[in-house]
Amino acid sequence: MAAGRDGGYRDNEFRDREYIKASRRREFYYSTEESDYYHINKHDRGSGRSRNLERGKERDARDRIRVRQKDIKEREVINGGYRSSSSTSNSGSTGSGHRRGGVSVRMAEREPGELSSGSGSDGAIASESQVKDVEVSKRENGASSPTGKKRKFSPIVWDREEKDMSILPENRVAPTSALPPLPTMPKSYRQSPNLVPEAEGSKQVSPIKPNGLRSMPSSPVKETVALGSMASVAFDFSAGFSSSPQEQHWSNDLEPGQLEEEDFVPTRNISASRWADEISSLGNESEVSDDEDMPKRRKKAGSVENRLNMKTSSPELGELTREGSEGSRAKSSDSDGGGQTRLASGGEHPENELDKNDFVEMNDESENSGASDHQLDTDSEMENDSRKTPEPSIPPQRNINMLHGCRSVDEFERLNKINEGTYGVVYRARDKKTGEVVALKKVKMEKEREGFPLTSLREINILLSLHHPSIVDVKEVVVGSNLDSIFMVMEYMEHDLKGLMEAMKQPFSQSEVKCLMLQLLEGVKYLHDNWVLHRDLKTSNILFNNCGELKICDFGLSRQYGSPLKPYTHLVVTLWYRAPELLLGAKQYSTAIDMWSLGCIMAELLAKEPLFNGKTEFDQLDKIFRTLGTPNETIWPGFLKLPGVKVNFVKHQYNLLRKKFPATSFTGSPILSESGFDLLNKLLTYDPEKRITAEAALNHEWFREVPLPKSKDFMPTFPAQHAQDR
Ligand SMILES: Nc1ncnc2c1ncn2[C@@H]1O[C@H](COP(=O)(O)OP(=O)(O)OP(=O)(O)O)[C@@H](O)[C@H]1O
Repeated sequence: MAAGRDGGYRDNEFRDREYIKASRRREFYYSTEESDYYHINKHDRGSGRSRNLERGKERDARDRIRVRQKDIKEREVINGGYRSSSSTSNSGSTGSGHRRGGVSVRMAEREPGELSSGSGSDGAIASESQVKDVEVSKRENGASSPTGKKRKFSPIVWDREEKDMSILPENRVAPTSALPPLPTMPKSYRQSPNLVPEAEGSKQVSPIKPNGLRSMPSSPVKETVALGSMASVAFDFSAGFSSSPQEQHWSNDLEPGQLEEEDFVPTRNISASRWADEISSLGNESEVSDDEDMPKRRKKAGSVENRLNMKTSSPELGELTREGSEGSRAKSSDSDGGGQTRLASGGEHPENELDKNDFVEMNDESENSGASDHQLDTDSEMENDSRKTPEPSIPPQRNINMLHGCRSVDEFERLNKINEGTYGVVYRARDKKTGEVVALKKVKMEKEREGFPLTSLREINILLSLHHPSIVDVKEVVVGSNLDSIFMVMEYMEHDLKGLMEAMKQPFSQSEVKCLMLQLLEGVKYLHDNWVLHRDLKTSNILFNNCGELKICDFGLSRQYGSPLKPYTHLVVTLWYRAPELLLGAKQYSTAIDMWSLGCIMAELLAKEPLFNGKTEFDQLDKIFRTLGTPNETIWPGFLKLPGVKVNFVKHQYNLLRKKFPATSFTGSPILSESGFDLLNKLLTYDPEKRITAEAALNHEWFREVPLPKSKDFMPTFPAQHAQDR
């Protein structure tokens, strides 16, 4: 992914790019010290499974879901819809949120491509800023920011003890009081039946995400049922593939009350997709096996093939079918014309995938590649233990229901290997049908004896649920020639920030960093608003394309939170970006861990080098303390109780961060204004309770002072690392 500013980029290197052909392209150049120049384009881019709950409990749960659904509807009315953050982001990209009112902008302080200068005339600047002023003041007043009405505090991930307590009947707490407000439902879930044909019509047009808008019927009863079903999909996705009883925690450990809390997943198209239906049924198959049948289930879980071959016996799906709701419709439409857009010829017949093609080679290649387990990929010891359990190998079966709904990877032409991470190999490929260039992430299956990797299931599940301009889009899931191979089809991005910075000679300018940070914060705010912790934010997981767009990827460690799940490992987040509470072994953590990572990323973008590059956890803490001062009970109440504090750290008295990021510099240190430093300090606040939230960070003064954030359209472009890419 590496690319460089120093590569002597020439305009014609990019001429053949499709987006450069866009009719409304604008270009301008500016020189760097090294006489390199950046090519800056203006692009126009449209751009139950619950464990066999007794019937009484089930009814109980549904009643609660109904109550909550009502609650959600009320909130929707108040908040005006789910997609607000996207729209905020979109507008942010063109400058919303960057108030100029009261700021006297001197031309000398502007950087090329600053949002303010994008219009090209002062008059235009003035009018643009007026619009922005209105938008910003609306946002600040909470008028136009539905998400602004959401929780103010990050709920913490509950600890083991709390979880145990929570499942005792006497400790069961009404979720509405125990938890912060839930996110609003996507509008797509609120469509009335008469909208369905339209949505299905649109499905025909778009082969991708064909079912994305067809999920929810509108009558309260159906909606409730569907919600329950949708929720179960989200759970079952993991549980259905879990390799051990312990791993099926979302299923087997759930009480109805918990179900009510956890099931609220703003799933976009999983619920309606065939893939999802079958996954859902997998979960319910597990449910049918239930506790007394653990050995059998473990055996079933022994291979992906067996898991994928389970029959549909989902109570939820059954309900959907009886009621004639979307679940059944989704299925039937897949089997008739509607599904054809997604099911390419031959793609639905796994047998056909045995044909020799590029991807056979690809599979072999990637399957031989080892994974460096630099991170714990599960959340509890239980999961780890279960992975050690030897599983009987079961011969593959070719008749796999679930995969009928997925296209074959044969329908993509392999272009080149982009990168290889811990959990997957990423390829650049072209959709033979549409010609679209995509990224294919092949799920590593080295733990296949225990079944489909949980991390990948989480990633697919979460990514399919999310939709935001700053989150990488997973278009669909396709299967390889070997039925163990599963690929995520993602939008292709030319770079990741790590590779990009390694190749750049100069760090990003302040206005470029502001542009990147705004997009990043929008994405993280969206995640947190939707109860997702990323847990592995780092520069290599932040993608960047030549349209100036930034997107967060790699959700393998991400988690939905806010409910009493099981104890979460503190061994998440790559060391350099890991929050001090995690390094010190905190058992409870929250969205603040992602915010710390963002602080490290902001500093790295400014300095073009990692802020704290520790080699071990101790070294990492030492580096943090040396720079920010050693924390104490006064600045971080509860600090002394953290397990890791038993270690004697040298007491550093002072915060030396400002020395690394001075207001003015003659030594080449990255400069940072007073307010920029304030934001950085707030992101790198020790006490997670006091650490700034994504929402507050988005409204920080730094983004409104000069130099203003550069518009995406004026962000520099970089040649891709791979020759084939050009
Ligand atoms: N959609 C995409 N477009 C282009 N490149 C991508 C895309 N997704 C991922 N990559 C590249 O592949 C690399 C690995 O991807 P990813 O982080 O998702 O895999 P992983 O196995 O989960 O990695 P990790 O070891 O960081 O956990 C990324 O750092 C990035 O360079």
